[in-house]
Amino acid sequence: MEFVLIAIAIVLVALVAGVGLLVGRGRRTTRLDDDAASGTTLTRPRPPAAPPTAERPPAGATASGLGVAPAEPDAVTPDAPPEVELPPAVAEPDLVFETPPPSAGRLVRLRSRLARSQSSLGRGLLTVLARERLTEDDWEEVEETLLAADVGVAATTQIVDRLRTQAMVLATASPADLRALLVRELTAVLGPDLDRTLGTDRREGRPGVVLVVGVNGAGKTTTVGKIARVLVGDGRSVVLGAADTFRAAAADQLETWGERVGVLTVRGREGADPASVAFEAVRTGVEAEVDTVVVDTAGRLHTKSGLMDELGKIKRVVEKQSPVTETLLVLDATTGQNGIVQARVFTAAVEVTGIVLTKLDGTARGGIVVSVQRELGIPVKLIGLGEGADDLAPFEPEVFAEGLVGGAD
Ligand SMILES: Nc1nc2c(ncn2[C@@H]2O[C@H](COP(=O)(O)OP(=O)(O)OP(=O)(O)O)[C@@H](O)[C@H]2O)c(=O)[nH]1
Repeated sequence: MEFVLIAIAIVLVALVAGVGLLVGRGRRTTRLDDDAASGTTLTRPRPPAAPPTAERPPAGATASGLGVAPAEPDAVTPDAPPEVELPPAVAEPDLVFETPPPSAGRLVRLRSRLARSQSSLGRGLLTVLARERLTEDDWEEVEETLLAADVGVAATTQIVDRLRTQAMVLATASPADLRALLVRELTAVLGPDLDRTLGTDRREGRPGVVLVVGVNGAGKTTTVGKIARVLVGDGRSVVLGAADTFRAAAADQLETWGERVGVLTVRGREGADPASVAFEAVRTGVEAEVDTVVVDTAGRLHTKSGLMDELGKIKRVVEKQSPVTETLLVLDATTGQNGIVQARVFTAAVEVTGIVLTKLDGTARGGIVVSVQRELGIPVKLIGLGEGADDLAPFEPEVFAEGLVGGAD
């Protein structure tokens, strides 16, 4: 009889412990969801990037988008009874992440997209330079062609002066030689020695943080998505931060980019403090030990001081967690000199370390790369050459010059 009573007591204790554990999980999930209603949410964690021992952000983070409950990193502790079996995870048969191609060599693949610049700049110059004897009118035409392509006055003068000293060579050059010479001169004004390395590596045991700034409409959110693909394609682990909280659609857009390659996105509610979203994104990245956190910021700001305050605050709070290793300014190449004026507002607000020029496929003014770099004194690191997911390429001066001159493909 005693044995029976002891056996019943053991079974009861085991049952209470098991039920308690399951209810605990349920409570945690409920609390997360409640908190998420007023705070920050994490969307679609990539299985390998899910934080193994992460603490939840106090704002209340949750995972959504996969239709499954979020991972509960703190549900299993070393003290938990090992014999209690939790329900098995449900497999997601349709869940297939894309594997983007590595970024190396992308510009070679995409340089034909510079066709509009090529026909007005490259072909224009080759036609004039191929003339037997170059007159003053011809040199003026060379100058006008370069200026019309937004190369800028200083670089135009440099190119024309150098070409003039090679007039004898030009007179006898074959079309192939002429082309090579022009590529060389254009490459020289594109800053071939500038350091264009993207600061995305972990530093001091923490993720690299890339802040992406720029006016709305320049292609900023799209670029953040494309950068995530570049990084994933190059074998990096990534977390995205949707700190452009002015427009809910921007966060949705970013989430979609993240979902496609299995990258986790941290977002806030519309109108939430962008700095707090950036903070949560970086904290998530630190806990998950990812390589890089990429943060999209808002560019729809009315005053320069507002912009300075906001970007300054984002940088300050982010750096409580991890150093900002790269600040990229996204500029729309089709806006020409206006883009440079806008850029100055951002460079005054935050220390920009690299430029991303988007929409170079849509302009005949590919020379804008030269003037942007010269006028801002910041290297162009990435260029956008289309709306496709992998149409963002690391900038390589010589390959770009070849694209402008044409005839290499
Ligand atoms: N042709 C072309 N279109 C691009 C390129 N980059 C971005 N776009 C397009 O530009 C448009 C604006 O891009 P977004 O990323 O929404 O711009 P944004 O700066 O984030 O603006 P908000 O979303 O309002 O913050 C989209 O239709 C993009 O597809 C590019 O390199 N080439």
